[in-house]
Amino acid sequence: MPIAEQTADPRIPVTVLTGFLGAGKTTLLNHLLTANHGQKIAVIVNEFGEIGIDNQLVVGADEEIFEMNNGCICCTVRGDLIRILSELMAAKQGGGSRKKVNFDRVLIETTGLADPAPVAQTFFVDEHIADFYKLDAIVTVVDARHADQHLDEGHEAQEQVAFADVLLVNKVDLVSEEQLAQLEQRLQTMNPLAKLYRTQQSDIDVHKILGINAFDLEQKLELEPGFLEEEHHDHDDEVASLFFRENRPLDLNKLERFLQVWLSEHGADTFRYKGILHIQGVKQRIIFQGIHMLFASTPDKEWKPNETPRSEFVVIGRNLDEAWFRQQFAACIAG
Ligand SMILES: Nc1nc2c(ncn2[C@@H]2O[C@H](COP(=O)(O)OP(=O)(O)OP(=O)(O)O)[C@@H](O)[C@H]2O)c(=O)[nH]1
Repeated sequence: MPIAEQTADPRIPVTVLTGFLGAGKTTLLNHLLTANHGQKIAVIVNEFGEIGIDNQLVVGADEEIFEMNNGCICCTVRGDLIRILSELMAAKQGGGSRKKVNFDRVLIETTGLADPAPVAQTFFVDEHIADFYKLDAIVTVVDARHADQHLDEGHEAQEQVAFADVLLVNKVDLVSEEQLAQLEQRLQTMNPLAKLYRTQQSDIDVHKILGINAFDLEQKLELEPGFLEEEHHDHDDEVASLFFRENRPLDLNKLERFLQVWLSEHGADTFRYKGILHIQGVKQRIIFQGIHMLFASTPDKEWKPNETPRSEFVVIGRNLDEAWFRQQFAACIAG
């Protein structure tokens, strides 16, 4: 079945695959490339210490594969990523000395140690890139067997969970139902925005991964049902989420001041935030989201007469000072 893009946006969608070392990213990539979706996919792979085919186009079956091997994608390589994306763009447009290459979407497989933030930010910061590509989703593969250990030990694993739009809990064959349920709860507490699926051999319907528009500002905020109602275990994870809900309208000026302080003082610790705002005097819902200091808000459709206007948003971050956030947010209520 073809992948239906959910918007009329003509830009090329990009999916970022991340996940713990050995979690099943390459298995997922192969699955996505061989699934019957009728699309041509350009692949950018970032491997540590492997001999790459730098700056050369390798024509596979239906895919174009670029390899980046001069370091970790998140530190030194953002420039490289921009370069490769620009080259792909030129190739699609038939520019430069390169032969014309056609593709419908891009998949980026990051190393197991990569922080996905700089990768995601590339699509917002670089205008040239943002005009041609749009980030579709960040997909994080989690090794069900080793997840607890990875999460206890490493910042990277926690950040990969924090940034995910989709979490694939893979290798379900290696753990019990009870272990799975516990892990899922831990993941959901860290990131209630992500859609969570269980997989074996990263086997999943491609439509749950590609063309899901998770970064679309118009997309409605979807939280896992029951997230607010459930009791969550405290794992003492540094990465956690805060959920805000308020029926009273917010004062735009106060909110802007709050955001200024938030982003300058806590931007580094807030990985993802996303939600809908009800602003005093504004008929439309305001959708907003951000990554660290990068933040965007857009007016959406008007509140319907049968809807209760309200603000609802989630902040996912490290060592969040809940009392501070709640106090600052409360001060934004109009009146
Ligand atoms: N038992 C089991 N093994 C799996 C499953 N999915 C993948 N594997 C195996 O796990 C190993 C690692 O899978 P990869 O897809 O290479 O993982 P990766 O995330 O790309 O690994 P790195 O690139 O090293 O980070 C391979 O031997 C896979 O066959 C699963 O659901 N169950």
